[in-house]
Amino acid sequence: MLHVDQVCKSYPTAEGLVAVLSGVSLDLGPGESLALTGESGSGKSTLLHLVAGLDAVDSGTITVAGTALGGLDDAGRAALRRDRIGLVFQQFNLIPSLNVAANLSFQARLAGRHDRIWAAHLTEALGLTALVHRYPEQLSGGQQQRVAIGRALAARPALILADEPTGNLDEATGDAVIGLMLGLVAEAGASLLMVTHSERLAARLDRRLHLRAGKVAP
Ligand SMILES: Nc1ncnc2c1ncn2[C@@H]1O[C@H](COP(=O)(O)OP(=O)(O)OP(=O)(O)O)[C@@H](O)[C@H]1O
Repeated sequence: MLHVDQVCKSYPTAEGLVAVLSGVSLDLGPGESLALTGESGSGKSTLLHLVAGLDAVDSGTITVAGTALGGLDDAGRAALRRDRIGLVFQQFNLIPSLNVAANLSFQARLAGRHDRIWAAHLTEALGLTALVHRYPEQLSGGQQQRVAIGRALAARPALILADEPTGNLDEATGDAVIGLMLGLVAEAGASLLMVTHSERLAARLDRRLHLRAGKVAP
């Protein structure tokens, strides 16, 4: 489902080019979940952005659901992201002017993959039924993140990418949100790549990959 092969990425800084990822490889099968851990600055978010096609590799290849990102232009990467990838970020990133129901189905509608029954199931499973007419500013952080998880899954993507999805939540809320996400990711048959600082949360996923200074730790 996801193949990352020998990916390298550097950024220009005032001190010159700084290597952030140096030959990172990983494989994620259908329905598999992988926790990406590592110290601050080890390159976790950079790798997630590259897999999402939000940035381009310097060298190496990334293949998502059989499509090599390197062969796509910006529009092609945006289309792949819209149709095959669900993103969950620490900051929720809901659209303030849309209510819960519209936020949840927004990406799936854009992709032409809106499924009323699946959206209703996600809404119910995420405990959002009583909140569908509310707007993001009227929700708690945990509620907002549950909407963001529903949005990420609504188009039935092959791959979910989550960057510190519970980073803005207290521990109990975060644990509950992760439990809901893992259950629904499994139900959707999606693969999950999740960046986390939490050993506890990492242990709930199938496998773990630890990055150290831009390389996979042995
Ligand atoms: N656009 C950019 N330009 C320059 N340097 C960048 C850029 N993006 C990331 N970096 C640098 O790359 C390194 C890795 O950043 P990254 O955000 O991937 O780390 P991380 O492991 O996700 O860290 P954290 O756990 O703190 O979020 C850092 O030193 C960061 O400053």
